Amino acid sequence: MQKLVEVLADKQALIAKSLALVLEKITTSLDQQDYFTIALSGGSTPKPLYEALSSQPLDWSKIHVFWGDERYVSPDHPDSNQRMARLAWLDRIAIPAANIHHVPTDDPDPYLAAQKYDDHLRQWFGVNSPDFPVFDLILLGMGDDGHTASLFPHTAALTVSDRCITVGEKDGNPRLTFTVPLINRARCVIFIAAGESKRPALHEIFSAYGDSFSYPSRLIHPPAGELYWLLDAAAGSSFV
Ligand SMILES: O=C1O[C@H](COP(=O)(O)O)[C@@H](O)[C@H](O)[C@H]1O
Repeated sequence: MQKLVEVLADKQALIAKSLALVLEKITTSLDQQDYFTIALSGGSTPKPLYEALSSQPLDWSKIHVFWGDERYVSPDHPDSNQRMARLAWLDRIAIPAANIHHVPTDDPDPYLAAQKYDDHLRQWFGVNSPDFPVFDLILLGMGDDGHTASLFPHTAALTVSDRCITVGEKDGNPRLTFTVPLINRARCVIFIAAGESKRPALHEIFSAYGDSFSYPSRLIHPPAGELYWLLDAAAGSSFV
């Protein structure tokens, strides 16, 4: 694993760096293969990145978009991660509908929905269990509590090792999330985190002896892939 931590002066510089890195990964991959697979993070941090991506002159027909986690709400709910990405980016570009792989949230049973998305990933990538699909790029955020995707501290989702998708839980509400082994299979994982409120969790995540069950972002270390931590100074000035 190649791990790289970079601290940018402010949020604007963080987004500019994230955009440059995502574009580099897309263009380098598309020189060698016919399509590029990217899994998106939700929350507030990546929104300006998605807005910036919407004006890039890319061949969107070659890019397939997935989500690393989703709140268990309808696609038009203000909390929906796919809604945010759609409004900021995907609705503004000429991307074929078939290239957008929404997380299903319409089944009353989130476990059935998790199985549906799991089946979709396995079918689309042509990968059977016990192997896992390999994403070209997974974008991740990190919550103030150290969670990433919807892998929250001290939840059963952290230990799921035989599935691509499982049900996470936040304040008693279900969410669908990529599992740790699926994320760790990626060719490249980029964490993007900003703001002073992330500092205490980052301290635990970067410490040599932290507790991964309390700070789930520690579990992400793709053995054969690249791992980037892009931080703004407010979040990360003391870590490099
Ligand atoms: O709930 C979530 O939170 C994290 C972090 O979000 P942020 O608002 O602090 O940027 C995000 O990465 C995850 O995808 C999302 O569902």
